[in-house]
Amino acid sequence: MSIQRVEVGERGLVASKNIRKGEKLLFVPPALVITEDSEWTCPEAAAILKKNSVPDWPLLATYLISEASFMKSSRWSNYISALPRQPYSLLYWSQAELDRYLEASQIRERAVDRINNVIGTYNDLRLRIFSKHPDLFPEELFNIESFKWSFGILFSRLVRLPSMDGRVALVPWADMLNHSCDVDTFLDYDNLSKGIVFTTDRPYQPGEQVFISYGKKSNGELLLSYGFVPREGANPCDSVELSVSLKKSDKSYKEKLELLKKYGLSGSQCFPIQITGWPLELMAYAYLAVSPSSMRAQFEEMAAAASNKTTIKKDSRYPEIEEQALQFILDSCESSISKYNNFLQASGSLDLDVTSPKQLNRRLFLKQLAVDLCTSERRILFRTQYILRRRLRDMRAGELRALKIFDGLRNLFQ
Ligand SMILES: C[S@@+](CC[C@H](N)C(=O)[O-])C[C@H]1O[C@@H](n2cnc3c(N)ncnc32)[C@H](O)[C@@H]1O
Repeated sequence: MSIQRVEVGERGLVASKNIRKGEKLLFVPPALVITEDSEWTCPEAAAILKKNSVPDWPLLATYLISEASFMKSSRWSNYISALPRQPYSLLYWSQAELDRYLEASQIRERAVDRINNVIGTYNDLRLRIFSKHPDLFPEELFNIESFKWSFGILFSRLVRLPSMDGRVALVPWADMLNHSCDVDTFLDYDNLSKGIVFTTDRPYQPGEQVFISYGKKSNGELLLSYGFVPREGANPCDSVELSVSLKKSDKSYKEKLELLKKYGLSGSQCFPIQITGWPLELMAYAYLAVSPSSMRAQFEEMAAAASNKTTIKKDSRYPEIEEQALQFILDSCESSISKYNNFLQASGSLDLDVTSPKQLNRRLFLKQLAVDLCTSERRILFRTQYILRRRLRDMRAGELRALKIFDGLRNLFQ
């Protein structure tokens, strides 16, 4: 394989000759992999971080900045100079951009949490370590901007190696592989050849781009960490987070809320919906949300089944409130769809208020990503809405038929 400009993912690895299915490709020896045990050009900095038990992610983020500052004297200088200056992840979106473009999607909250985590991690390192050793960690180099860069690199390039006890690593050269939703193979340490490899799950012809899988991630998660959104309908693992809430006007609101809290949930909760359906946990939450106080005795089992932290049976059905529960999910789904509709309708005229071409380009790029994400998330909601409406219609038609039969029988016996 060789690194080339490619259509999907800018740079990528392209087959130079025929590659068979099941071939082991790549081979990067552990000495050429960056992990928390890699040698530092500045060993004093390493010793201080280790003494303070800094965990793997912040340690690697600091390592990248430190090695980048040594330029040619770092053994990773070629690797670091080939890294993107600005990784595309949502870490680089400002709060205003997240609010403007991702208002409809729950991924906005995940991005805000992630940005706050990175800022929190940096502040913690600065307070505890950097400020006490300014000679080793000067602020001109170790600041929030450089941390956003290094965390952006980690989010978009770090791999977890299952055969090395899940250890995280940056694997130069292998990290030029782009993601495809149609591929199942991933990078791992191979005990036989003692290197990082991946085994192809399909043949490739010379000139074809070779792909791996970054994991079973939704389009939102791919945008969050890697800064791209797959083509509409291309991702079989795609999902959208549907937000549902208990009604404050519910007479049993407090009681239900307490039970949800007991099982690690809250009065407003998100559940992942896929094109193939919704999870049992969402149905359990819906049962709890619509159940009348006369069903108090079942509240706890509903709350427990809504949580993924218990092994309680999750597929219990409560026929007397099934219709209301499905209607509850449908209402939440429709309210979410209307947010996407508002954004997608308004997106055409969103960016007419800037004059600088650079700013306009950035906005158009972010907007396109947001439009692609929102279109794919709304598509899943449309499908869910269709299934729910059909089920409710069938249920109501069944009830009507039963009622007619009942009336018929009554007339007969009168
Ligand atoms: C591990 S790197 C792969 C190498 C990268 N293309 C480069 O030029 O450095 C991950 C980044 O590649 C890009 N990428 C990977 N798969 C992609 C895809 N299917 N579509 C668009 N961009 C992709 C994204 O920018 C992502 O953050």
